[in-house]
Parts: sequence; structure tokens; C-alpha cells
Amino acid sequence: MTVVDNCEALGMEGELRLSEAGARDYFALLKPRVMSLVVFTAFAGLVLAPGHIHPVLGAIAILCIAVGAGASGALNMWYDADIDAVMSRTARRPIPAGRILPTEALAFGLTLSVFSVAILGLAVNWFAAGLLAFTIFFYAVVYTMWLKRSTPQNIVIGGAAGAFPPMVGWACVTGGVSLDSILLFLVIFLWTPAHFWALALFKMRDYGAVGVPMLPNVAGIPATKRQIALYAVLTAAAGVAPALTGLSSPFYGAFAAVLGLGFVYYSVGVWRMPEGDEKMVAAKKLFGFSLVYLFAIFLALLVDHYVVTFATLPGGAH
Ligand code: HEM
Ligand SMILES: CC(C)=CCC/C(C)=C/CC/C(C)=C/COP(=O)(O)OP(=O)(O)O
Repeated sequence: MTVVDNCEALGMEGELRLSEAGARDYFALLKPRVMSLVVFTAFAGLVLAPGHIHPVLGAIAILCIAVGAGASGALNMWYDADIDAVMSRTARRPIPAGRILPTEALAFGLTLSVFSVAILGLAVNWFAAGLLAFTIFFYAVVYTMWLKRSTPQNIVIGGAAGAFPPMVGWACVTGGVSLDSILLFLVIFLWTPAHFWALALFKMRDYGAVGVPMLPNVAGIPATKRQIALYAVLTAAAGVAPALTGLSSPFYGAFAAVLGLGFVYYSVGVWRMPEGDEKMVAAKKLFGFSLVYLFAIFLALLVDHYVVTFATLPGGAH
């Protein structure tokens, strides 16, 4: 029995309805697993930025970015509840499962968005807060409401939303944008298509059932495989670039090159996947590796930064 059925059984139709959602359901609205990696990239941006931020302010900044990212996930789930109810991967989410009412999710997402942006602005700086607001808007409105259901390039353009968080973290320290923060953006921006189209390949039926024009459904499997390989090569190149601008050391560059080769290797695996392969094992492997790749790149940027900082401290290298 869904929440709506419950309300109707209780004769509450037409009155203010509230579900009996638990904290766990509200937490699920924040898309915590996806957002944990998003927040990690924002943290890396904050650490790598030149300058200094007080650790307490740094912690507030990361909390605001985490809450803002989660809020955008709640707004996405509010708008997409109709298609989430049909897709096997998403049918058990709190709104389609009837544990949270759409209006509750909307109110939750809007409230958290406003608070996260306002607190970031008041405590840290308004440029970073504006960029956080723009990122929430980009994911919830530009991607979710506009692009997702209208073009197979939805995630190429919409992927910018997922790429902004390191720039937000960076802006928390510097109050602005720089070539290096744009480079961090580019790594995620170019990574997103291979990350998502790998999943879209083995979830083609789901997307077909709801009529969302994901690339494999619109352009076909061979064209998607080619696009994945292209973006994997571009991602591998962008991943090495921080070593070329001086943001990171040549050791990072070598590590990123190996990881990038791994990403290209898995994308070639998808390219060579026979079209009749129902299980699409190669696509599942690429999806899994995409997560390892992005986490490892940002971890390497952080480790490299701390090692180089330590080594260049007076007496630190001895
Ligand atoms: C518009 C860009 C993106 C799209 C369309 C996309 C799409 C997806 C989808 C559909 C899933 C499966 C989610 C689920 O079943 O819960 C997923 C999983 C995931 N994505 Fe993305 N993603 C995007 C960007 C990102 C970014 C920027 C990050 C991190 C920086 C990220 C990190 C993850 C993680 C960690 C998972 C695994 C979650 C789990 O294990 O449940 N994604 N992505
Ligand atoms: C700071 C801030 C606001 C960060 C936002 C980061 C961001 C845009 C992450 C993208 C996350 C994601 C799972 C997108 C897929 O949406 P979907 O609707 O295609 O996937 P679904 O079908 O799983 O809902």
C-alpha cells in the first residue's frame, strides 16, 4: 500500500497529507552514494586551491556543498518520480515506492538548496555560493527538467553540473576561477559520457520503456561505443593535464597516464563487445572502472599535493 493509498484509506484526500517517511527515506533522497564522490571532488578542489581557508570554514564549506548536492538529488527525484516508478533500477526510491510524497521531496530539496547556498555565502564567500546555486539549478532544471527528456546529448551538456563541484570547492578558497580549477572541471566533464553511457548500454530497456532519449536508444549501440571510446581518450588526456600546468607533479602525471590507459582499455573492451551480448559485461566493467578512475584521480591529486607541500616545506624533504 502506498502513502497515497494510506491517506485515502484514512479519508485524508484533499487535506494536507504527510507521509510517514523515516530519516532513512529522506537520506535516500540525497542520492548519498553518488554525492559522496561528488563531495570528494569538491574537497579536492578546496585543498588544491592556492591560498588558505580556516579549517572550520573549510568544513562548513564542504558541508554546504554536500547538502546542496543532496538537495539537487532530491529535486531530481521529485521531478523524475514518474519515470523512476517505471525503471527497475529506480522503482524502489522513496517517492515511487510511496514512502515520501512528491510535495515533501520538493519542499525538502528547495529548503536544503536555499540553506546550503545562504550559509555558504554568509560563512565563506558569495562567489562560491553563487556557483553552488548555479550547479543546483543546472542539475535540477537544465539537465533534469529540460535536457534529460529532450536530447541524446543530455548528459554531455548536463554533465557540466557534476563537473562544477571542484570549482565550487576551489572558489571557497580563492573567491574565483582559474585555469587549474577549469582543468578539474574538464576532467569530470569529459569523464561523464563514458561513465553514464556505459550504464545506459546495459540499462537500455529501462530507458526505452520510459522514452528517455539516451544515446544508445537513439543513435544505436555501435555509435554509442564509438562515442564512449572518444570521450575515454579525451578524459585520459585531461587527467594528465594537471601535471602539465604545474598543479601536480610528474609523478601524478605518470599515475594519471596509467589510469587513463586503463580507462581507454575498458572502453575498447566495450567497443569490441559483440552486439548480441545480452549481459553487456564489458559495459558493466567500464561503469565500475569509471568510478575507480575518478576516485583514484582525485585521490592522487590530493596525495601528490600533500607530498609536494611537505617536501617543499623548509627542511621537509630531509
Ligand atoms: C550528469 C552526469 C551524470 C549522470 C547522468 C550520472 C548517472 C549515473 C547513474 C544513472 C547512476 C546509477 C545510480 C543509481 O542507480 O543509484 C550513477 C552512479 C554513480 N555515479 Fe554517476 N552520473 C553523473 C555524474 C556523476 C558524477 C559527477 C559523479 C561523481 C563525481 C558520479 C558518481 C557516481 C557514483 C559514485 C555512482 C555509483 C552509485 C552507487 O553505487 O549506487 N556520477 N551515475
Ligand atoms: C553541488 C551539486 C549541486 C552537485 C550535483 C552533482 C551532480 C549533477 C551529480 C550527478 C548525479 C547523477 C546521478 C546524475 C544522474 O541523474 P539521472 O536523473 O540521469 O539519474 P537517475 O536515473 O539515477 O535519477
